[in-house]
Formats: sequence, C-alpha cells, structure tokens
Amino acid sequence: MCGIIGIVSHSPVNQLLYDGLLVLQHRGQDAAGIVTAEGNVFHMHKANGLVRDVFRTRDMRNLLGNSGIGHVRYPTAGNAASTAEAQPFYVNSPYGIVLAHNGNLTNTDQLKEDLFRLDLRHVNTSSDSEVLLNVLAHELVEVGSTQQLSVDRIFKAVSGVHRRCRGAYAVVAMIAGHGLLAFRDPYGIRPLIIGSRQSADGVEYMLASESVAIDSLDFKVLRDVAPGEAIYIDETGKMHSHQCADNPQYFPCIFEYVYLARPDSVIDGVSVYETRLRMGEQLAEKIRQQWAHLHIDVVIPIPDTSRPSALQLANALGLSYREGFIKNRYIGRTFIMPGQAMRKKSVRQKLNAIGMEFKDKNVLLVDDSIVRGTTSREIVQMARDAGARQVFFASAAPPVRFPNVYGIDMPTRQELLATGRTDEQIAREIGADALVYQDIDALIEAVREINPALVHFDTSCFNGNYVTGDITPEYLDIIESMRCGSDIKVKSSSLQLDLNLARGT
Ligand SMILES: O=P(O)(O)OC[C@H]1O[C@H](OP(=O)(O)OP(=O)(O)O)[C@H](O)[C@@H]1O
Ligand SMILES: NC(=O)CC[C@H](N)C(=O)O
Ligand SMILES: [Mg+2]
Repeated sequence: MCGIIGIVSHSPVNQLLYDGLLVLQHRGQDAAGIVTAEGNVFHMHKANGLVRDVFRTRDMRNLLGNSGIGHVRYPTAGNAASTAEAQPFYVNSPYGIVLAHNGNLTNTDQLKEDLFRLDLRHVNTSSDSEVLLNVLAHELVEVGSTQQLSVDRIFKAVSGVHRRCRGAYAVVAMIAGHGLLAFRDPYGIRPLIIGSRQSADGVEYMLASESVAIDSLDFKVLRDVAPGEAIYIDETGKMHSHQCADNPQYFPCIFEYVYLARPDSVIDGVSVYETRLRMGEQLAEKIRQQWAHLHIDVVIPIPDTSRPSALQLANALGLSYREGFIKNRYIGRTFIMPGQAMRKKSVRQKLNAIGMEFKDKNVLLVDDSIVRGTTSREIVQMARDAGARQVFFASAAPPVRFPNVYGIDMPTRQELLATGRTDEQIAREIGADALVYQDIDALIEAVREINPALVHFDTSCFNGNYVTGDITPEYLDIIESMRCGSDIKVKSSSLQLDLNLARGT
C-alpha cells in the first residue's frame, strides 16, 4: 500500500503534490517522488526517505508545470533499499510516460519475460511497477503509436493492461504532450478516488489513494474510480472515463479499513473511522458473550490505529477508556518499516506506558490487528512492567494467517504469528492472560453495514481466498522461499523459473 496522487491544474502543482504526499505519508515511509509536466518535458525528483527529507527547496523549484503525479513507497516487491525503485518510473517510448503504482502484481516474472522476449523491452530493476509501466507502454504502441493518440486508443491500451496484468494496481500516469491517465485493477483491490475544484481558469482534477488528500488540498470528492475503470484528463483539461475491464467486480482490500488507511478517509463509500468504531462494537459483543468470567478494570488502546475501535468497545461494555500508552509523534508506523530488527526496536521507542493506568489493574489492551506480533509482545510486557495485574488482549481484526500478495508486506506464513497456532497458543506467545479476535463475518459486517452495495472484499490475509485466482500453494511456497528472513529483498527473476519447476513444466 503505497500512496499515489495525480493533479491537473491551471497553475503550478509542485506544492500541491508535496502537500498531498505528506497527507499520504502513512501509506509509505521508504521513498517519495514527484514528476511534473511542463509542456512536453517531465521534471522528476525521487529518493529514499520521508517526504519532508526527500524534497529540498531547490528540488521543488525544479518541479515546474501545471500537472504532475507523486508517490510514497512502502515496498512489497523488488528491493526496499534501492533508490532506483523509488517511484514514479519513467520510460521514454512511446511518447514518454511516467507512472506511479500502488499494489502488487502477481505475474511479474511472466510479464517481465514476455516484455523481454516478445515486446523487446528492457526492465532494469526488480520492481513490479516498472514492469507495469512497460506493459502500458507496449499496449500504447500496439493501439497505434504512429497515429494520433486518441482517448479511445488510450482506453484500449488500458484494456490491454488488464488482460495481461494480474494482481492489484491502482495507477496514476502521465503521457508526455498528452495528459494524465489513472486506472484501477478489475477487482478494485487498492483504492483510488477522484476529486475536482473550480478555479478562475476552469476545472482542476485530482486523483489520490485516499479522500483525505483530496479534502486537505481543498478539492471536492467526485467519486471513487470503479474497478477496471480508467480516467483520462487530456491536455485541454477535459476529463474522460471508460470501463476498460471485461468483467469488473468490487473486491476492495478489507485491511485498508483495519489498518492501512487514515481514519478520516472515505474509501468506496465507507468511512474508515466509522468501520473502526463498528469493529469495536462487534468485538465488544463477542467479549460480552465469551468473557463473562473475566473482570476488566480498564480498556487501553495501542496507539494509533486501534483508537476508534478501543473507544467504541469500551463504550459498548460500559468500561472506562484510558490512554495508557503515549506515542512518540516523531516515530513512524512500525508495521510498514522494512526489517524486523527495526520494527522491534521502534515499538519501544514509539510507545511508553503511563504507570498509574496499569498499576494493580486488569487491563484490556486493544489493537487493530496482530500480524507478526512485534507490537503485541512488547506491549503486553510493558503493561506488566508498569504493574498490571492481568493483561487481556483484543484484536479488532481476525487472525492474520495467510500471506498478502496484493501490496501489503506479509509475505511468509512463518512470520505471521497466528499461522499454525490456536488462540491459546497465540495468547501464550504474546504473554497475555486471555486473547480474543474479531470474527471475519463480523469484520465484513462492520464495513458492509455502512455501504451494503459492497458485497465482496479481498480478505486473503485472513482466509487465504485470493480473488485473482492465480495464487496457488506453489506460488506462495516460492514467494516464501525467496524471502531472506523477513526483510524485503526478492530475487525476482527466479520466480517464474521456479514456478515452472514446481509445476514440472
Ligand atoms: O503484529 P505486528 O506485526 O506488530 O503488526 C500490527 C501492529 O502494527 C501496526 O501498528 P503501527 O505502529 O504500524 O501503526 P499505527 O501507529 O498506525 O498503529 C498495527 O496498528 C498494529 O499495532
Ligand atoms: N505497497 C505498494 O503499493 C508497493 C508498490 C510496488 N509493488 C513497490 O514495491 O514499489
Ligand atoms: Mg498499531
């Protein structure tokens, strides 16, 4: 889950893009980049680091032009440390194209081989996003690069991308001398939303991963981009849209509501904050039924993401809600940091207990999810060190037992705390006296109650159902075997070969 943004304006967009990326920083802390278009010329600056560190005044000055795209990266493929994999990516033919991608392709290696062998294109990094860009570039050639690039042709090229690419992709791209293109994969796994505003010179458009970026830049939300749909804003500033997939279906990632997105965003018509409140209510109901024998003195959230769920859970149970952990506001999100050593160290740096809230109390700690257990293990111990009598733990999401292949870095079953363990074993692992998880149906209900039009979700990390239909046990085995420890560093080019071997082809 990276953050992407695209703006077509009537005045310079560099500051708007920067401000938008700052608002999307929670979606990626590893690298940031902006490309602006000034006539036929692209200006690009990208590097590893947080938005505030990547862009100096001199970089901003060079980002000239009235349209542009931006990206904050949370690596899920390729090499986390490589500056060359910071986005947006650029390819010079046809026309000159830049692209920023949120998600993860699941047939990267097959595509890479086809690009090399059949399309005569070279991909220089191990990033799936560079592959995606080259597929788009090739499809744009296929629809007739020697002729005028009409809107129809651009949409045909996106249909070609949908036919070839598997996995999750929300994309913003710019075609030099033409306009800004955005599209969402046929299942709408990762979010994408469009907004507009009226300026003295005409309408201006903005696309972003989350509505919070649109709100905070003073645009008005128009609507979510539909699964499979493409939006094109041409060089005159006119917006076009078209459904480019044969069989689009809504399967948004439910983990966006659990953890990834900011609570003040609305994704696919659902307020993230409201779902988190409802998750708390649903969990309270389960606790009421299952834990009548336990005495809880106080409910304490594990900041930040679990706050709304913990608050509502406490309300529903008639218990007091107290802030027992204080978060160092200068430390980022730990789950999306690359490398277990860094994540572990950061939990202690990030959270500190307030003794009086724990001393001689039975505390119920609430987190939005338990993934590797890095946070919960540390936090339970911190609660005990602070003098808690009993420590109970509640997760507003079900156990995470399966790898995510659509843009969240949960690649191996071994590193997921809940894989192969019962709730009792997990409670022992994190050192809690009791543990309760949300049920998957209750989680789905928490989102669907707000927008009943959403019927299906990508819930693969909870139940192993992979909607794209191409994720076999062999695929997961190979992904796992390619990961060195838990750090992201994929020996990408061997995937297809290994898959073929696994299938005996
Ligand atoms: O079981 P784990 O592998 O530790 O992952 C789960 C934890 O990581 C996330 O917190 P994070 O610190 O990333 O962000 P937050 O401040 O938004 O809660 C999430 O909210 C959980 O607390
Ligand atoms: N989390 C994401 O969306 C990652 C995008 C892309 N797969 C990368 O690793 O750069
Ligand atoms: Mg957290």
